[in-house]
Amino acid sequence: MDRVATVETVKGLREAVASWRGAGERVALVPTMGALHEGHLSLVERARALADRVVVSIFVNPTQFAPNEDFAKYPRTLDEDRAKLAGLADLAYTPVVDEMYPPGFATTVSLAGPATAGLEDAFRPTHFTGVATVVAKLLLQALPDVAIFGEKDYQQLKVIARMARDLDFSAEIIGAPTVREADGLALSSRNRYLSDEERALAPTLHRTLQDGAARLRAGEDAGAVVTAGEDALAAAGFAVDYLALRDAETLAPVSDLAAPARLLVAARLGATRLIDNIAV
Ligand SMILES: Nc1ncnc2c1ncn2[C@@H]1O[C@H](COP(=O)(O)OP(=O)(O)OP(=O)(O)O)[C@@H](O)[C@H]1O
Ligand SMILES: CC(C)(CO)[C@@H](O)C(=O)[O-]
Ligand code: BAL
Repeated sequence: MDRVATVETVKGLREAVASWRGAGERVALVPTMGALHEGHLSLVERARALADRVVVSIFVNPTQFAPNEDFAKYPRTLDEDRAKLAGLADLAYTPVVDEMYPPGFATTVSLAGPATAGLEDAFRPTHFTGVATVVAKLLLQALPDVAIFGEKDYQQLKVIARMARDLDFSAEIIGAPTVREADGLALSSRNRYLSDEERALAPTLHRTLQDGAARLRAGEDAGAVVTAGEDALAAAGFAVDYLALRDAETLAPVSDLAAPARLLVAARLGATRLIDNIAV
C-alpha cells in the first residue's frame, strides 16, 4: 500500500516547505493528533483546494492532556494514517515528543478571551495552554499560508484564531464544518472508546443540539432550552459537563439570538467524553 512521505524533524519539514516556497507554491497545514477519520480527511481536502501543497502534522500532544486524561491510551495508528494520506497530502510531519519539546523547554502560550470563557476550560483548565503552545510551534515550524481546523472543536478553533491574530502569525486560520456519521454523531477519534450500547445512545448529543437550535429559532427562552436539553441528555444516560449558548465569535454567554450564536455541549457516556456544537 502507498504511504504519504513523512518527516520527523523540524529540519526535514523546513527543507520540504522551503523547496515548495522556492517554486512559488502555497502551503497548507492540517494539524492533527492522528487516528485519522473522514473528518480529518475533509480538512485535508479543504487544504488541497486552498494551497498547492498540504502538510498534515500527526502529534499526540502531551501538554494538552491533564494527568487524569487519556494521553496514554489515545489511539496511535501511524501506519494506517500514512496510508490514508497517500495521494491526498504531500507530507506527514510526525515529530516525537523530544523533537517538539527538547530538554529544557520552558515557554508556553496562554490566552484570555475564548480560552478562558469556561466551556472546555472549566473542565480541562490546562488544555488550551497546551493546544495554543503546540499550534504556535507547528505554525512556526511549517510557516504555512493557511491552517485548517475543524468546527467540531469550536472553542479550540476560536482560541487558535485569536492567538494567530494576537501574535501576528501570517497563516490564515480556516474553520471547516463537522463531518458526521449518518445518524448525526460527529466523527471523533474518541468514538472508538464507546461500547456498542453507548454508540447507540451517542447520536442523542447531536439531536439535542438540533432540537435546541430549532427551539431557540422559534423564540423559546434560552434558559428553558438549555434545561430541556440537559434533561434529555441525562435521560439518555449522559453525564452533562455543559450545554451552553454562546456568542459565535467571542464565546461570551448570550441569552438571545441578537448576534450569531453557537450552542455547545460536552457530555460523558461512561468513561468517554464527547463534544459537539451547532450554529444557531
Ligand atoms: N468530525 C470532524 N469533522 C471535521 N473536523 C474534525 C472532526 N473531528 C475532528 N476534526 C478536526 O480535526 C483536527 C484534528 O483533531 P483531532 O486529531 O483531535 O481529532 P478528533 O477526532 O477530534 O479527536 P478527539 O477525539 O481527540 O477529539 C481538529 O482541527 C479537529 O477539529
Ligand atoms: C489542534 C491539535 C492538533 C493540537 O494538538 C489538537 O488539539 C487537535 O487534534 O484538535
Ligand atoms: N480534538 C481536541 C484534542 C483534545 O481533545 O485533546
